[in-house]
Amino acid sequence: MPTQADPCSKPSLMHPDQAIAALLEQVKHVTDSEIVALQHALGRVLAEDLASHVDLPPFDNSAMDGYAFNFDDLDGTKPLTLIGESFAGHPFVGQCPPGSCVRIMTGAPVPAGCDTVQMQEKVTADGNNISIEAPKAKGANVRYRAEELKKGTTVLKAGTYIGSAEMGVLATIGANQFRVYRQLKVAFFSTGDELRPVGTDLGPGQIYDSNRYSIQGMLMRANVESIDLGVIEDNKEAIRQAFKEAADCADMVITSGGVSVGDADFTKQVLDEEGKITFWKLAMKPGKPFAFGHLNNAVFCGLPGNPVSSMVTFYKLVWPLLQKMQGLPQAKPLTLSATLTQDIRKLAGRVEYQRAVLSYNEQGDAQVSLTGGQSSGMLTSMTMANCFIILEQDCNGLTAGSQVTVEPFNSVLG
Ligand SMILES: Nc1nc2c(c(=O)[nH]1)N[C@H]1C(S)=C(S)[C@@H](COP(=O)(O)OP(=O)(O)OC[C@H]3O[C@@H](n4cnc5c(N)ncnc54)[C@H](O)[C@@H]3O)O[C@H]1N2
Ligand code: MOO
Repeated sequence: MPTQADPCSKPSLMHPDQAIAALLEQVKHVTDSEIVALQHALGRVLAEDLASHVDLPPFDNSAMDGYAFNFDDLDGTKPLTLIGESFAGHPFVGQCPPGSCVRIMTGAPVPAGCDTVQMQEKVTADGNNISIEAPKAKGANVRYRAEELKKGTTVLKAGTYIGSAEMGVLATIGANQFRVYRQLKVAFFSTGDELRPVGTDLGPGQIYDSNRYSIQGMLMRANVESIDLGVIEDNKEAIRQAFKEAADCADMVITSGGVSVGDADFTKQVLDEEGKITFWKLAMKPGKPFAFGHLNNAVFCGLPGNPVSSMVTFYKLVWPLLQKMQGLPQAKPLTLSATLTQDIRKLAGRVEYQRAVLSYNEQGDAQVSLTGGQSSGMLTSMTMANCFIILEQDCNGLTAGSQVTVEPFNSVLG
C-alpha cells in the first residue's frame, strides 16, 4: 500500500462538500416561467400548484373482470340472473334490479343497483344463471369514485420535477397545459489549441475535442437548453468574444480547460478582465482545479480540461447548481456499502472518485471492482463504470475485501 505523502495534500485544498455548499450560496433560482403543453413538459419543473380537474377515479369502477351485483342479494343458494354487461368505455345503462347481476370488465363503471364485484374465477355460469362465491365483504373489487382524490385537490405542487410518473399524473387529472419555470440556457465551449473537431485529421500534438460532447450529454440529461459555441482557439480576442457571446445568451457559461497553473492560455487573463472569477483548488480527484464566478448576469463554471475531471466536476459541482437554478431541491446522492474485489491505490490528501462496476455476487452481496486506470485523462474507464468508489481524504489505499462507500451513477452520467 502506498504511504508516500500526496504533494497535493495541502491545507489550502477545499473539501468538495464545503465547495458545493459555498457555490450554492452564489446562485439563485431562475423564477421566470412559461406555459407548456403536457407533451413538452418532461424534465421541466412546475411553477404553479396543480389541482385535479376530476375526481379520481371519476366513477365507481371494477378492479376485476367478473360480475357486478348487490352484495345483499347473495343468499348462498340461488343464482343471480345475468341481465347485461358493462365494458370499459361502454357502461351498462339503467338499474340492476334485485336478484340480478351484470357481466363487468376491469375499469368498467359499476352499474346502479350494484355495490360489489366478484372475479370470474370465483363464479359458475350456467347460461344466464350465475352462481357467485360470496366475496369477503360488501364493496369487494370496487374502486370508488374519488377514493384516490377529490376534484379540486392539489395534486402536484410548484417546484415538482416532471418525470415520467408526473406526466401520467398530469394527464390523469386533465392538465393539458400549465406553467413551468423556463428552461435554463447553458452556453459551453472548449479551449485549447491542441483540440480538433471530430471528422478532421489529427496533426502532430493534436487530439479530438471530447469534453464538449460529454458536457453536452450531461446538460441534456440535466434538462437545460445547451448552446454549443465550439472550440475557441487560444487567442485573447477569440476567447473574450466567446465569453461575451456566451454571457449575453445564457444563464450559465461552462468552459473546459485552462483552469490549472499552465501558462499557455489566455482564459484566466480574459476572465480576470471580464468577470468576477475565483480559481479554486479542491481536495478532490479528479477535479482539483475549478473556476467559478459571474460574467455579467451569467454564472460561470470553468471545468478542468482532463476529460474525466471535467465530467466529475460537472457532476459533483455544476449539476447541484443547475438544480438550484431550476428550483429543484438538493438531493444527497444515494450511496451504499460494497466489498472491494481488489486492492486499490490511493494517496492520502484528496477525496477520490474512482470509476468502478457495482454488481451482486451469487450470494447476493454487493461487490465493486475498478474499471481500469484511474488517470484523469482516461475517459474509457468512465464508459465501463456504473458507480464511483468514494475514498475519503485520509484513506491511503485499501486491500481486497474492504468495505467501501459506493455512489451509483445517476441519470446525469447515464
Ligand atoms: N503544475 C501543475 N500542473 C497541473 C496541475 C497542478 O496542480 N499543477 N493540475 C493538474 C490537474 S489535477 C488537472 S485536472 C489539469 C487541468 O488543467 P486545465 O484545466 O488547465 O486543462 P488543460 O491544461 O487545458 O488540459 C488538461 C488536459 O486535458 C486535455 N483536454 C483539454 N480540453 C479537452 C477537450 N475539450 N477534450 C479532450 N481533452 C481535453 C488537454 O489536452 C490536456 O491533456 O492540470 C494538471 N496540471
Ligand atoms: O484534478 Mo486533476 O483532475 O486530478 O487530473
